[in-house]
Formats: sequence, C-alpha cells, structure tokens
Amino acid sequence: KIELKHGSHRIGKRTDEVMQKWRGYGLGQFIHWGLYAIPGGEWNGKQYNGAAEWIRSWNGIPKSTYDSLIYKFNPVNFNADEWATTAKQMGAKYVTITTKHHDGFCLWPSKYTSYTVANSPWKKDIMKPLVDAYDKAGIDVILYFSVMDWNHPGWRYDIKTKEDSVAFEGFKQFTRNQLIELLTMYPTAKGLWFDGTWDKSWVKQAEFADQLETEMRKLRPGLIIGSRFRADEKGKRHFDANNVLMGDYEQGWERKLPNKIEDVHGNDWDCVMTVPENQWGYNKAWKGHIKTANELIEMTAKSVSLGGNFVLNFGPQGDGAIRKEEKQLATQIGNWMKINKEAIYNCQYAGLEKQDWGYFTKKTGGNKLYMVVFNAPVSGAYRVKLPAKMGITKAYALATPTQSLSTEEIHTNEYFIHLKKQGGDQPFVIVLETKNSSDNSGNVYDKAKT
Ligand SMILES: C[C@@H]1N[C@@H](c2nc3ccccc3[nH]2)[C@H](O)[C@@H]1O
Repeated sequence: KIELKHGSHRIGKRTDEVMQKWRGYGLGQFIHWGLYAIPGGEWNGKQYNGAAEWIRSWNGIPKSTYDSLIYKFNPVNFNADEWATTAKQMGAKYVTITTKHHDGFCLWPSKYTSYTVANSPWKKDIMKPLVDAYDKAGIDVILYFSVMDWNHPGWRYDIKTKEDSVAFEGFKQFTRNQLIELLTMYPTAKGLWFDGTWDKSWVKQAEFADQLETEMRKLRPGLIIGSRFRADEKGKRHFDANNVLMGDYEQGWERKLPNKIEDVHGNDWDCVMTVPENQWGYNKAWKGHIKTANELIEMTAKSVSLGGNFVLNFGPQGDGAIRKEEKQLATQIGNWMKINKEAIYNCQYAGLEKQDWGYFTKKTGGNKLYMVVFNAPVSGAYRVKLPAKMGITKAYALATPTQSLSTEEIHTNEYFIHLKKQGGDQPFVIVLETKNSSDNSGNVYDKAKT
C-alpha cells in the first residue's frame, strides 16, 4: 500500500441517501450547449471533421473569430421548460448540463470573467431557468464544468516556466472562484461533472484539487463528484496509486460501456453517450451511424444490469431549439420507459449469469428480478440460473401481469421460463418474483413441472 495524502478518501460505495438516489436514476440526459452550437460543425461552408464542440481547435478558424461568436449568442427559441419536458417524457431522472465547456464561454453570468451570457445579445442567465425548469419537472441537476478553459489567459497545458506557474496560480483561483460561485448560485444542484482535467498542468495540482474538492463538499454536503476531477500526488487519475476509485463514482465510461461486472470493480458509474459516433455539441450534418431508440434502450438496460446509469446526450441548436431527431428519440425511449420503467428505476446488478436473451436487473431492496429481453429465443424458452435456495414464486410479462408464465426447472436451480413469441420489434420485460426457500413462508414450486 502506497502512502497517499491526496488519493481516494473512501473505500467502497457511498451509502448516504443522496448517493442511493443517484444509484437508482437508471437513465439521464446530458446537455451540451454553448457558442459551438452556432456554427454547428461547419465554417464558411466547410465541414469540421471533429466533434462540433471542439471546432475552436480547428486550424480552419482563427481563435479570435471563434471567440467573437459571443456577439452572435441570441437563442430566440430557447425554452427551458421545453428541454425539461423532453427529458421528462424520455424518462430521465437526472440531467447534466454544460455550464462552461472547453471554450470557456459561461452559460451563467459569472463575476470572474467577461466571457459569459451577460455580455452576449441574450444578456440573461441561461443556467437559472434551466435549473428551475428541471427542478420543477422533478429531474435532478448535475452541473458539467470543464477545468480546461481555452479563453482564460492563465490556462496552460503544462507548467514549464516561472511565467507558466504564476499564470496558472491565477487560473487555479479563478477555477475555485467559479466553482464556489456555481454552488452558491444554483444550490439545488446535486453534483458536479468535471471534464478537461487530463492535461499535465492540472494533474500536477493534486493538493490544490484535493483541498478544493473538500471545500466544495463542505459547502454542499452530499455533493456528488466523479472520478474525473482530480489526480493523486502520483499523477494517477480515476483510480489512485493504490487502485482505489477517486470521487463518488467512476466517470471513465465516455462513449463506451462495460461488458461484464468485473469491468466496474464494484463501483458506482455512469456511461455518457452520443447519438452519432462522436458529436456532443450540435452538428448540422450528423454523419455515420446514428443510434436508434432500440440501441439506446439496450444500452440503458445493459448499464443498469451492470450497476450503472446511462446518460444520453442532447446537443440543442444555436437558436435554443432541440433538433427533431433528438425529440423523436426522446419520445420513442419514453414510450418504452412508460411500460418498462420498473425494470430500470431503483434497480441494480442481479448477480446472475448473463443469458443470450438479454439483461437481468434486480429491484434494490426487493425480491423482484427483471429479464429485459432483446433477443427472444426461437424456442420461446428463456434460460434462468438462480442461486441455490432461491425459487421463483411467479413469472409474468411486465405488460401483462395477470398472465402467469409457466416455469420449468430443467436442472437444479436452472429454469426455462416459457413465453410464446411476442409480436412487434420492441424489447420487453419478464418479471420473476422470487423467494428464498430458507424462509419457509409461501410455497416455492422448485420442482414445478409444466
Ligand atoms: C463529455 C465529453 N468530454 C469532452 C472530451 N474532450 C476530449 C478530448 C480528448 C478525448 C476525449 C474527450 N472528451 C467532449 O467534448 C464532451 O464534453
């Protein structure tokens, strides 16, 4: 074990209520919105091949020209309630919103820089109406904050000279000021989602970042901060030099999902996902594979089956409207969630052997197992292996709870649940109510034969 002052300060999952609620969210919405939504991945008729929110880094645009986009920020179709309603309809339980992305433009009227909405034609705070609208919709708000800030003169990728270190000290105070300002202005925010923390300059700030995290947690008890915020004094990120998770949940699953439970090391985690291959900010020309609702529903079920949350990204247009393709996905996913949300909300890893038909989830603190089916077996027989002593007292399709399904024990603790081929192309859920035969209440038909 390596002696660390600024490594992880907790072993194992947080057990407080705020984190237990976070653990049960299942499905979230990410919002990437800022000046980059105005060009939308295109400049002077030329397409930028990278992620639209990175267009400032393209050598096809002078930096100062990009920075002057602040004078074009006037989102006449921005409607915070519409965004929150879209998320509500989709079934999202939390939202992560970019307060400031790498370009440094602030969606709130920060006192510590002039590069904010206050100095745009729009003039007004964007964050306040958004936080209020999502709060009203019963959707918890997490504030995304990029430490890397291309607009601030004190930002450095690394600290090589005396000048670098003087400049970066100013940048560190600026960063602290903005974070305290955000937590003070939006006190209902449940957490911070940090980004842009991979460069050497920040990785070298183990003590400062550790103290800042402690200060923020003191200011906002229960605040949720992921593993991406800070490095330990050995320069280790996400997991400290003793391989212990930093922060409250693993934040490394960006545009990728774990495949098996061993990949998540017993930690809380969330997966943040784009609809196209790699576009977070609005991009006019969505190229390549655009994920379908069924693909995104499967990623949600897979995330919950492995003990995490799935956070789907929306990149609103420069005028503040949400594009129709994203609205359509929110509606399709929402229609599925309306019927099947019981298998997603407040569910966790079931601890069962994965089967080909889909994913198991388990209700937290209950005796219900859910089989979220994506690949219906041609036989209509769904294999289920249970731990010894656990029996099935009832099985039914979630959509038709009064029609019990026949359960056949084919080997010790191994069953076939029989369900004739369902029509339609929608994933569906089978519920298994279970009982431990150690407690002899209620009959457990562990020898049931059809
Ligand atoms: C959540 C995502 N994180 C940002 C990002 N920047 C990166 C630079 C290099 C590799 C991965 C990156 N992800 C993306 O712009 C988006 O905000």
